[in-house]
This record gives sequence, C-alpha cells and structure tokens, in this order.
Amino acid sequence: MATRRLPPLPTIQDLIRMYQLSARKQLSQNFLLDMNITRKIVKMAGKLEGGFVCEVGPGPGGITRSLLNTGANHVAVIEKDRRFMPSLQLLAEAAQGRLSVYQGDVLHFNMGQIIPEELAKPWDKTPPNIHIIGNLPFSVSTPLLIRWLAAMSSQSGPWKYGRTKLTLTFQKEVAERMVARILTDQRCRLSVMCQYLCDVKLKFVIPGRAFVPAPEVDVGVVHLVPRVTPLIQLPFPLVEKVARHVFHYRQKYCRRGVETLFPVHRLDLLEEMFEASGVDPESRCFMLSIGEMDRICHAYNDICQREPDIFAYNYRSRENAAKVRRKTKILTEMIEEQILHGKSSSGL
Ligand SMILES: C[S@@+](CC[C@H](N)C(=O)[O-])C[C@H]1O[C@@H](n2cnc3c(N)ncnc32)[C@H](O)[C@@H]1O
Repeated sequence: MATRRLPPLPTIQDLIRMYQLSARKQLSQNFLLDMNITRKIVKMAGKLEGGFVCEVGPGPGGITRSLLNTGANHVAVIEKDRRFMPSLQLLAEAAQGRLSVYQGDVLHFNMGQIIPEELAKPWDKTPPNIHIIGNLPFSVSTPLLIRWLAAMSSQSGPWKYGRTKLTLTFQKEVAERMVARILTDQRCRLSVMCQYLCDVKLKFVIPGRAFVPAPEVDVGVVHLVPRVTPLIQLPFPLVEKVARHVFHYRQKYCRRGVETLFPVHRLDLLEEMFEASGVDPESRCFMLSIGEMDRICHAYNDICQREPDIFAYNYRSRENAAKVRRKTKILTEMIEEQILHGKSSSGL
C-alpha cells in the first residue's frame, strides 16, 4: 500500500505560535519539533500500512503528522491538555477521516474500545497491525507502563486483539533499566517486569536538547513486543509483589528483600521458599536471572495457595505499626520526664 501524504499544513512551530501553546511543566510537556526525529520514532514502530495506531499525548501533533504520512489506515490520539485541540482538529481535517482526536487522561481512557475488531489476531500468531506510540509525559510514563503490562498479562484492553506492540519514550535512565541484563547496575524490578512479558529493545536515544523546552535528561525510544508465552506464568500482581520485594535491598543478599514477604514469626516460610526454588539466598538481586525469578515466584505462589493470608501480608504496615509504637514510647517518656520534674505538658 502506498504511503499517504498530508496536504501542506502550517509547521508545528507556526501552530505553537498561532495557538500560543507554551509548554506546561506540570504536564511534562517537552515538544519534538524536528520532523526527522518524529519520523525516526514512527519508523521504529515497524510497518504501519493499513494499520491502527493509538498515540498518547500528541501535544501540538509532531509525531501525529509523521504517523499520518505513513500508510496507517487510522490514527487515534489521546491528549489531556485542551489547548492542543484546535491544532489537532486542523490535522484531523487535513487527514480526511484518518485521525480521531480524544481529549482526556490516558490513565482513565479505555483504549480497547476504539480499536477496530477486524484487526484482531490470535495471541500465538504474528502481532496484529495495531500499535501504541507515544512521546510520553515523564510524570505518567512508569505508572502507565505498569498498567499496560498488567493489561497485557491478562490479554485485556488493547491486548484483547493480540500482541499489540508499543513504541514509547522514557527518560534514558528508565529506558536503560527496562532493558537491563543481569549483573548490570541498572537491573531492577522494572527490568524483570518488562522482560518477563515482552521482548524489549532500546532503539535509540534522543538528546534532551532536541526537545522544546529541553529537559535535563536524554530520552530513550523503547520498543516492546509482548511474548507469546510470558517467561513467568503466574498472575501479574503476584510477580509484581515478589519483584518489588526482591529488589527492595539492592546492596544486600536477596534473602533480605524476600524476608519482607513474610511475617517475622514465619521465617520458616522463607527457608522453604529458598529451598523449593533452589535460588542461593546470598545472591544479590541484580544477579538473579528471569529463570531464577520464575522459580522464586512459583515457590511463593505454592506457599500462598496453601496459606492465602500470606499474599495479603504487608510488611510496611508492620513497619508503620513499629514506628507508631516507637513514637508513642518517646512521647510517654517525655511526659513522664515532665511530670517527674514538675514541668507543664503544654510545651510538647
Ligand atoms: C512530552 S509531551 C509530548 C508532546 C508531543 N507528542 C511531542 O512529541 O511533541 C507529552 C504530552 O502528553 C500530554 N499528557 C500529559 N499527561 C497526559 C495524560 N495523563 N493523558 C494524556 N495526555 C497527557 C501532555 O499534555 C503533552 O502534550
């Protein structure tokens, strides 16, 4: 199918001037005005001809234009800031029915509803011609990614149509963590969460100075393709909880983080978990492969199946209770001290 071209339009710079679209810091607005870069991001998404693309946070529409200049059948954009609606509507008119503009917060937007069902492919076949793209606002990129990974793991939302691919920007540091291999400094919970569900690649880095205004950091473009079979076949909340605890104490033996999954009086379960998983409790968390994480998660799952209260256990509430006890003790001692020395308690 031939690449489709938009008719001549005002440049993004002109639109920003025309509609006085100054960037808002609270919405993490850093615009890409260099069309070579927007084209390169779009190219990383793969073949879009005849496909459906959902762009998150289009802003004044730089990436949107590059998308419309491919053979994509339809592009849908979700933008929170209403100030961009006139410039996006202008693009929609020029695109003659190929662009839908939604004003709203992507965190509350049901993307699954706007995808044409005829593009659906079975999960175990090649990915459908459905793509999610976005130069994401830094403020929402990680929580949004975790939500999308959860939806992917349950094959819901945009993933009820098959293995929908994502091409997204992140702060370079976050992008490096997503793709980090074992034994590297960047290896963390996010590396495990992304890699057990997806084939994830850092495609290229955009220098911060390419954005207007320029953020203090560089930006990585990451491409994620959901795996046919996740490397850990257990419910997402369980894997997320285990990964969060394992990576809690980076510099200590992984045993220290895993310990926080259990109440203090049930450390027998901690021993059971390491024995069943065959993982060395003296490994550091960044040394653990996905295969070892899989064995740890399965051992934890077996314990939770047998003792369901264990999954609900939250060591932080224990920490909080301990803090309250400590504060109460200090206050009691201060009051006793004041009574002993005849001082008024009003100074407390
Ligand atoms: C980093 S800017 C990118 C703008 C444009 N895509 C570009 O590359 O020039 C992020 C965009 O996401 C929008 N945004 C921020 N939070 C959002 C949210 N929760 N839902 C939808 N859009 C959001 C901002 O208003 C802004 O337009």
